[in-house]
Amino acid sequence: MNQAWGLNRIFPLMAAHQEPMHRDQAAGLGVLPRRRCRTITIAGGKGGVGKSTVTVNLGMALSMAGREVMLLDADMGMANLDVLLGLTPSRHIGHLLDGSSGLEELVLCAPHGLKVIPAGSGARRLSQLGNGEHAAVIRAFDELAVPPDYLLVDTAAGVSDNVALFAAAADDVILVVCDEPASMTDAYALIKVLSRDFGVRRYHVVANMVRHVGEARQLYTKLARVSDRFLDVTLDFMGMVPHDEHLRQAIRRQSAVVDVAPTSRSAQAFKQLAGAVDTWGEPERPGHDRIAFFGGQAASEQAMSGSGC
Ligand SMILES: Nc1ncnc2c1ncn2[C@@H]1O[C@H](COP(=O)(O)OP(=O)(O)OP(=O)(O)O)[C@@H](O)[C@H]1O
Repeated sequence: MNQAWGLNRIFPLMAAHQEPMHRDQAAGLGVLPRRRCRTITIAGGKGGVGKSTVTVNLGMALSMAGREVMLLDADMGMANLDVLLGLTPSRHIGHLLDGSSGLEELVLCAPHGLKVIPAGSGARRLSQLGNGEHAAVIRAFDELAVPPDYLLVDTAAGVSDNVALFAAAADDVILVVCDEPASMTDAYALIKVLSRDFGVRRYHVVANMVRHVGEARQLYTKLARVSDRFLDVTLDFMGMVPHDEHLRQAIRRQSAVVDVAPTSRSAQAFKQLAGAVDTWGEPERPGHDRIAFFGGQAASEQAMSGSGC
């Protein structure tokens, strides 16, 4: 890992503007407790609601705040995180699955130390992966020598097993919605499938492309009301991202708006979302029968703590 990544950053999410140390360096000195990677899947049901935009900008906002962040593009065969960040992958998830590359060899470096695992685009085989192959991708993260602080997983549209497995494998699910009837119905359908068939009970709702926070809260309330009534789930209002022309311009420049227009309304909103994520409490830990990101790590931690030594 490039040591410089952690050295020249400021911590705008924290009150103190101190010069941060690289995480490993700090952990070695006993300054920082070594944190377990928090895994967050970004889903939405409907296409075009802003899942990839939220993944990229939330990831970069956390990165700019001094966190080690990795993005996984789980929209297999229709990858776009690399395009949004102007990266040119030479290898992708397909190479991991056919055994010709390890996970570390797929990592692309975006500005501010953000790392991206590309999914590959235009390969039909990748869009037709089975559950076993998705599970293999999830398990490959156990091999990372130094896990990041955050792994953000961008998912495809729809309620396929692919989306469900990646959501169930993460600590948290962020649900991106916008003010369109199809976004609300698709988000509800996704919550229903994820909760009923995959045991995902908690959702952090982000309202995207809204005019103001009142509109965002209205969307959240609508979704929460119907979910509360019919499903055994908990939704919380995580925040909003305004409709913003600066964001569209950044996308055209293949950059994150938090990087190229940091004072824009959408960039400020993404920084607030990053601040929220960074203050979340400990995640609920997976049950034994679940395929989880870094599940191997959790198992070995459990084995160590449960040994009674
Ligand atoms: N806050 C915003 N303000 C203005 N435009 C936005 C905003 N968020 C997203 N967009 C526009 O919506 C488009 C779709 O966003 P994005 O690709 O992130 O959606 P998605 O949910 O990942 O789509 P898909 O399901 O097809 O992968 C973007 O290219 C951008 O033009």
